Amino acid sequence: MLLCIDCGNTNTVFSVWDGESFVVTLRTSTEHQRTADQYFVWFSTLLRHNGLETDITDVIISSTVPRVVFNLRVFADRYFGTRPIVVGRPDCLLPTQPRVDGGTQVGPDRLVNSAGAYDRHGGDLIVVDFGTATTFDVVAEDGAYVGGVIAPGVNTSLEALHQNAAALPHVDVTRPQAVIGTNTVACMQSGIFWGYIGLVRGICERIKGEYDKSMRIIGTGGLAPLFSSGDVLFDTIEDDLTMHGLLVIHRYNKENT
Ligand SMILES: Nc1ncnc2c1ncn2[C@@H]1O[C@H](COP(=O)(O)OP(=O)(O)O)[C@@H](O)[C@H]1O
Ligand SMILES: CC(C)(COP(=O)(O)O)[C@@H](O)C(=O)NCCC(=O)O
Ligand SMILES: [K+]
Repeated sequence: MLLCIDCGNTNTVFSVWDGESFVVTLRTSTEHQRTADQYFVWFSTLLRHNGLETDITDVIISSTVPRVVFNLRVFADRYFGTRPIVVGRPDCLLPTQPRVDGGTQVGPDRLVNSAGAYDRHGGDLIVVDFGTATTFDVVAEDGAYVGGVIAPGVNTSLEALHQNAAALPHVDVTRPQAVIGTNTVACMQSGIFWGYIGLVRGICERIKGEYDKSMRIIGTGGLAPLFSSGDVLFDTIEDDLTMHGLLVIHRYNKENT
C-alpha cells in the first residue's frame, strides 16, 4: 500500500491508498519538532482505531515546510523499510517540467495539484488551493505548471487583523448574513468572506485575460465549498486533488525509474 503525505504550513495530511481507493485520511498539525517515533505512535493508533490493517510498502511526500522532511524520511525508513519519494527533489520525476523563471523553487504542493488536476481534466486550468496561503496554479495545455498567484490565506488574513488591531478579536471564517455588518465580528466576517470572493473572482478573470484560451477553474482545500456558496467561482471542487496528484506522481516514478 502507498502512504501519501501532504505537508502544508498549517496541517499535515496522511492518506493510505490500497490500490483502488484511499482507505483512510488522517490530519495532524505541522510541527517540525515532531519525531519519526511520534508520527508512528499517532499513525498506528488511528489505524487501529479505524480497524485497519495496512501494509505500507511505498511512501510519497510533498512538503511546503522543508524542515519536516527529515523526520518523515526517518519515519518511512524505520517503520516501513522504504525510501520515500519527495516531490521537488531532483530524483523525483514529474510528468511535465514546470516552466518558470530559472532558480524558482515552486512549492511542491503546486506541482502536485497541477499533476492531479491535469490527470483528471487535461490542460488549460486554474487550480485554486485554500491553505495557509491561497495559491492559483496555471496548468498549460501539456500539463506543465507555468506560474500563478500567491495570495494571503483566509485564516492568515484573519489572524493578521487580530494581531495588528487591538480591538479586533479572533474570529472564524463563515458566510455572514449580510454585507453590512452591525457588530465587529460580523464586519470582519463580511470583509473576509466577500473580500475573498472578490479576490478569487478578480484574479481568475485577470489570469483568463492574460491566457489566450478558455480555462477551467478547479477549487480545492477545505474552504473552497464555503466560498463557492457566495458566488459561482469554480467549475468543480475537489477536496482530494492533492492526494490524487501524489498518486499520479508516484505512479509516474514507478513506471519511469
Ligand atoms: N473546512 C474548513 N473550515 C474552516 N477552516 C478550515 C477548513 N479547512 C481548513 N481550514 C483552515 O484553513 C487553514 C489552512 O488549512 P490547510 O488547508 O490545512 O492549510 P495548509 O495546507 O497550508 O497546511 C487552517 O487554518 C485550517 O484550520
Ligand atoms: C505558496 C505556499 C506557501 C503555499 O503553501 P500552503 O498554503 O499549502 O502551506 C507554498 O506553495 C510555497 O512555499 N511555495 C514556494 C514558492 C512558490 O511556489 O513559488
Ligand atoms: K495552498
